[in-house]
Amino acid sequence: MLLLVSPKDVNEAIEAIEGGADIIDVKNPVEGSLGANFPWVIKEIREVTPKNLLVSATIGDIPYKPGTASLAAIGAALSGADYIKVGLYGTKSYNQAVDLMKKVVKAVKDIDENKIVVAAGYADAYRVGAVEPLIIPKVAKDSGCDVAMLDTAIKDGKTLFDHLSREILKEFVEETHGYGLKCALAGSLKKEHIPILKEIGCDIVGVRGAACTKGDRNEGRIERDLVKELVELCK
Ligand SMILES: O=C[C@H](O)COP(=O)(O)O
Repeated sequence: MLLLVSPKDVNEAIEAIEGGADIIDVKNPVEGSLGANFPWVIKEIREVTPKNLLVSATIGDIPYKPGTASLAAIGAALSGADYIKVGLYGTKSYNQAVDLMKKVVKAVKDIDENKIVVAAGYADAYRVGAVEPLIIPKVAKDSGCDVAMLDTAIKDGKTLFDHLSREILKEFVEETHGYGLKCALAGSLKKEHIPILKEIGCDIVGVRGAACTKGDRNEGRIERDLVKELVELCK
Protein backbone atom coordinates (compact mmCIF):
# COMPACT_ATOMS: atom_id res chain seq x y z
CA MET A 1 0.00 0.00 0.00
CA LEU A 2 1.35 3.44 -0.94
CA LEU A 3 1.51 6.33 1.49
CA LEU A 4 0.35 9.74 0.27
CA VAL A 5 1.35 12.63 2.53
CA SER A 6 -0.07 16.15 2.13
CA PRO A 7 2.44 18.98 2.73
CA LYS A 8 1.43 22.63 2.51
CA ASP A 9 4.86 24.03 1.63
CA VAL A 10 8.27 23.02 0.36
CA ASN A 11 9.83 22.44 3.79
CA GLU A 12 7.05 20.06 4.76
CA ALA A 13 7.42 18.35 1.37
CA ILE A 14 11.12 17.73 2.11
CA GLU A 15 10.14 16.13 5.45
CA ALA A 16 7.63 13.88 3.64
CA ILE A 17 10.26 12.92 1.02
CA GLU A 18 12.95 12.23 3.63
CA GLY A 19 10.43 10.19 5.61
CA GLY A 20 9.89 7.96 2.57
CA ALA A 21 6.37 8.96 1.43
CA ASP A 22 5.38 7.49 -1.94
CA ILE A 23 3.20 10.37 -3.12
CA ILE A 24 3.72 14.03 -2.23
CA ASP A 25 0.26 15.61 -2.24
CA VAL A 26 0.34 19.41 -2.31
CA LYS A 27 -2.49 20.91 -0.30
CA ASN A 28 -3.55 24.17 1.32
CA PRO A 29 -5.40 23.18 4.51
CA VAL A 30 -6.61 26.73 5.23
CA GLU A 31 -8.78 26.50 2.08
CA GLY A 32 -10.55 23.35 3.27
CA SER A 33 -10.25 19.61 3.47
CA LEU A 34 -9.05 19.39 -0.15
CA GLY A 35 -7.91 23.03 -0.33
CA ALA A 36 -5.85 24.00 -3.38
CA ASN A 37 -2.39 25.45 -3.09
CA PHE A 38 -0.80 28.01 -5.43
CA PRO A 39 0.79 27.03 -8.77
CA TRP A 40 4.20 28.29 -7.65
CA VAL A 41 4.08 26.09 -4.53
CA ILE A 42 3.22 23.01 -6.65
CA LYS A 43 6.09 23.90 -9.01
CA GLU A 44 8.57 24.40 -6.17
CA ILE A 45 7.58 21.08 -4.59
CA ARG A 46 7.87 19.28 -7.96
CA GLU A 47 11.38 20.70 -8.29
CA VAL A 48 12.58 19.31 -4.95
CA THR A 49 10.81 15.96 -5.35
CA PRO A 50 12.88 13.13 -6.88
CA LYS A 51 11.69 12.17 -10.37
CA ASN A 52 10.69 8.67 -9.24
CA LEU A 53 8.16 10.05 -6.73
CA LEU A 54 4.75 11.23 -7.81
CA VAL A 55 3.51 14.70 -6.98
CA SER A 56 -0.21 15.11 -6.45
CA ALA A 57 -2.12 18.38 -6.23
CA THR A 58 -5.67 18.94 -5.16
CA ILE A 59 -7.65 21.60 -7.00
CA GLY A 60 -9.97 22.25 -4.06
CA ASP A 61 -13.36 21.47 -2.59
CA ILE A 62 -14.89 22.22 -5.95
CA PRO A 63 -18.35 23.70 -6.67
CA TYR A 64 -20.39 22.28 -9.55
CA LYS A 65 -18.59 24.39 -12.13
CA PRO A 66 -17.02 22.13 -14.77
CA GLY A 67 -15.33 25.05 -16.59
CA THR A 68 -13.68 26.36 -13.44
CA ALA A 69 -12.64 22.85 -12.43
CA SER A 70 -11.12 22.03 -15.86
CA LEU A 71 -9.14 25.23 -15.87
CA ALA A 72 -7.88 24.65 -12.31
CA ALA A 73 -6.94 21.08 -13.27
CA ILE A 74 -4.84 22.35 -16.18
CA GLY A 75 -3.15 24.75 -13.77
CA ALA A 76 -2.21 21.88 -11.47
CA ALA A 77 -1.01 19.70 -14.36
CA LEU A 78 1.11 22.45 -15.93
CA SER A 79 2.59 23.29 -12.53
CA GLY A 80 4.00 19.76 -12.43
CA ALA A 81 1.41 17.59 -10.67
CA ASP A 82 1.27 13.96 -11.83
CA TYR A 83 -1.94 13.34 -9.86
CA ILE A 84 -4.79 15.84 -10.08
CA LYS A 85 -7.28 15.46 -7.25
CA VAL A 86 -10.77 16.92 -7.41
CA GLY A 87 -12.94 17.27 -4.31
CA LEU A 88 -16.55 16.71 -5.40
CA TYR A 89 -17.97 19.12 -2.83
CA GLY A 90 -20.58 21.12 -4.73
CA THR A 91 -21.84 18.29 -6.95
CA LYS A 92 -25.14 16.99 -5.66
CA SER A 93 -25.75 14.01 -7.93
CA TYR A 94 -24.14 11.25 -9.98
CA ASN A 95 -24.89 13.14 -13.21
CA GLN A 96 -23.28 16.36 -12.01
CA ALA A 97 -20.24 14.51 -10.69
CA VAL A 98 -19.72 12.58 -13.94
CA ASP A 99 -20.19 15.74 -15.99
CA LEU A 100 -17.59 17.66 -13.97
CA MET A 101 -15.07 14.81 -13.85
CA LYS A 102 -15.38 14.14 -17.61
CA LYS A 103 -14.43 17.75 -18.33
CA VAL A 104 -11.48 17.58 -15.93
CA VAL A 105 -10.29 14.31 -17.49
CA LYS A 106 -10.51 15.82 -20.99
CA ALA A 107 -8.60 18.95 -19.91
CA VAL A 108 -5.83 17.00 -18.17
CA LYS A 109 -5.41 14.13 -20.65
CA ASP A 110 -5.27 16.61 -23.56
CA ILE A 111 -2.08 17.92 -21.96
CA ASP A 112 -0.62 14.53 -21.06
CA GLU A 113 -2.49 11.25 -21.14
CA ASN A 114 -0.20 9.82 -18.44
CA LYS A 115 -1.43 12.26 -15.80
CA ILE A 116 -3.61 10.59 -13.19
CA VAL A 117 -7.02 12.02 -12.37
CA VAL A 118 -8.55 11.34 -8.97
CA ALA A 119 -12.27 11.73 -8.22
CA ALA A 120 -12.49 12.43 -4.50
CA GLY A 121 -15.74 12.17 -2.57
CA TYR A 122 -16.40 12.74 1.12
CA ALA A 123 -17.30 10.02 3.61
CA ASP A 124 -19.27 12.65 5.56
CA ALA A 125 -20.97 14.08 2.46
CA TYR A 126 -24.26 14.04 4.39
CA ARG A 127 -22.87 16.82 6.61
CA VAL A 128 -22.12 19.18 3.69
CA GLY A 129 -24.67 18.16 1.06
CA ALA A 130 -22.12 16.69 -1.36
CA VAL A 131 -22.66 13.71 -3.67
CA GLU A 132 -23.13 10.36 -1.94
CA PRO A 133 -19.69 8.77 -1.31
CA LEU A 134 -20.56 5.23 -2.32
CA ILE A 135 -21.25 6.38 -5.87
CA ILE A 136 -17.68 7.64 -6.35
CA PRO A 137 -16.26 4.43 -7.89
CA LYS A 138 -18.93 4.52 -10.61
CA VAL A 139 -18.40 8.27 -11.11
CA ALA A 140 -14.66 7.64 -11.51
CA LYS A 141 -15.21 4.81 -14.00
CA ASP A 142 -17.88 6.55 -16.07
CA SER A 143 -15.87 9.77 -16.36
CA GLY A 144 -12.53 8.17 -17.29
CA CYS A 145 -10.70 8.85 -13.99
CA ASP A 146 -7.87 6.64 -12.75
CA VAL A 147 -8.48 6.69 -9.00
CA ALA A 148 -11.56 6.74 -6.75
CA MET A 149 -10.88 8.40 -3.42
CA LEU A 150 -12.66 9.21 -0.18
CA ASP A 151 -11.66 11.79 2.42
CA THR A 152 -13.66 13.63 5.08
CA ALA A 153 -15.06 17.12 4.43
CA ILE A 154 -15.12 18.33 8.02
CA LYS A 155 -11.92 17.88 10.00
CA ASP A 156 -13.34 17.79 13.51
CA GLY A 157 -11.54 14.72 14.80
CA LYS A 158 -14.02 12.24 13.31
CA THR A 159 -12.26 9.75 11.06
CA LEU A 160 -13.22 7.99 7.83
CA PHE A 161 -14.26 4.98 9.95
CA ASP A 162 -16.66 7.10 12.03
CA HIS A 163 -18.71 7.68 8.89
CA LEU A 164 -18.32 4.43 6.95
CA SER A 165 -17.86 0.94 8.33
CA ARG A 166 -14.97 -1.31 7.45
CA GLU A 167 -17.39 -3.59 5.53
CA ILE A 168 -18.73 -0.70 3.43
CA LEU A 169 -15.19 0.53 2.75
CA LYS A 170 -14.20 -2.97 1.66
CA GLU A 171 -17.06 -2.94 -0.84
CA PHE A 172 -15.91 0.50 -2.02
CA VAL A 173 -12.41 -0.87 -2.64
CA GLU A 174 -13.69 -3.99 -4.38
CA GLU A 175 -16.06 -2.08 -6.65
CA THR A 176 -13.24 0.30 -7.59
CA HIS A 177 -10.91 -2.60 -8.38
CA GLY A 178 -13.68 -4.27 -10.37
CA TYR A 179 -13.60 -1.26 -12.70
CA GLY A 180 -9.83 -1.59 -13.07
CA LEU A 181 -9.15 1.57 -11.05
CA LYS A 182 -7.04 2.29 -7.96
CA CYS A 183 -8.52 3.21 -4.61
CA ALA A 184 -7.30 5.91 -2.19
CA LEU A 185 -8.69 6.42 1.32
CA ALA A 186 -8.13 9.28 3.78
CA GLY A 187 -9.91 11.15 6.54
CA SER A 188 -8.07 11.91 9.82
CA LEU A 189 -6.58 8.42 9.68
CA LYS A 190 -4.29 7.27 12.48
CA LYS A 191 -1.56 4.65 12.70
CA GLU A 192 -4.00 2.06 14.03
CA HIS A 193 -6.17 2.32 10.90
CA ILE A 194 -3.37 1.33 8.52
CA PRO A 195 -3.50 -2.46 9.09
CA ILE A 196 -7.28 -2.37 8.44
CA LEU A 197 -6.81 -0.41 5.23
CA LYS A 198 -4.18 -2.93 4.10
CA GLU A 199 -6.50 -5.78 4.92
CA ILE A 200 -9.38 -4.39 2.84
CA GLY A 201 -7.08 -3.95 -0.16
CA CYS A 202 -6.74 -0.15 -0.28
CA ASP A 203 -4.02 0.95 -2.75
CA ILE A 204 -3.18 4.38 -1.35
CA VAL A 205 -3.64 5.77 2.16
CA GLY A 206 -3.69 9.57 2.45
CA VAL A 207 -2.65 11.44 5.59
CA ARG A 208 -1.78 14.85 6.85
CA GLY A 209 -2.70 15.05 10.55
CA ALA A 210 -1.04 11.73 11.44
CA ALA A 211 2.23 12.94 9.91
CA CYS A 212 2.15 16.30 11.74
CA THR A 213 3.45 17.39 15.16
CA LYS A 214 0.99 16.29 17.87
CA GLY A 215 -1.32 14.94 15.17
CA ASP A 216 -2.46 18.49 14.43
CA ARG A 217 -3.01 19.06 10.71
CA ASN A 218 -3.43 22.85 11.19
CA GLU A 219 -0.98 23.94 13.88
CA GLY A 220 1.50 21.07 13.52
CA ARG A 221 4.04 20.51 10.74
CA ILE A 222 4.95 17.33 8.88
CA GLU A 223 7.84 15.52 10.55
CA ARG A 224 10.01 12.94 8.80
CA ASP A 225 10.08 10.53 11.77
CA LEU A 226 6.29 10.39 11.87
CA VAL A 227 6.24 9.77 8.13
CA LYS A 228 8.82 6.97 8.52
CA GLU A 229 6.62 5.18 11.08
CA LEU A 230 3.63 5.38 8.75
CA VAL A 231 5.71 4.14 5.79
CA GLU A 232 6.78 1.09 7.81
CA LEU A 233 3.17 0.27 8.65
CA CYS A 234 2.15 0.53 4.99
CA LYS A 235 4.78 -2.04 3.85
O1 LIG B 1 -5.29 13.47 1.21
C1 LIG B 1 -5.25 13.25 2.41
C2 LIG B 1 -5.50 14.31 3.39
O2 LIG B 1 -4.45 15.21 3.41
C3 LIG B 1 -5.87 13.80 4.71
O3 LIG B 1 -5.65 14.74 5.74
P1 LIG B 1 -5.91 14.27 7.25
O4 LIG B 1 -5.12 13.02 7.46
O5 LIG B 1 -5.42 15.41 8.10
O6 LIG B 1 -7.37 14.06 7.35
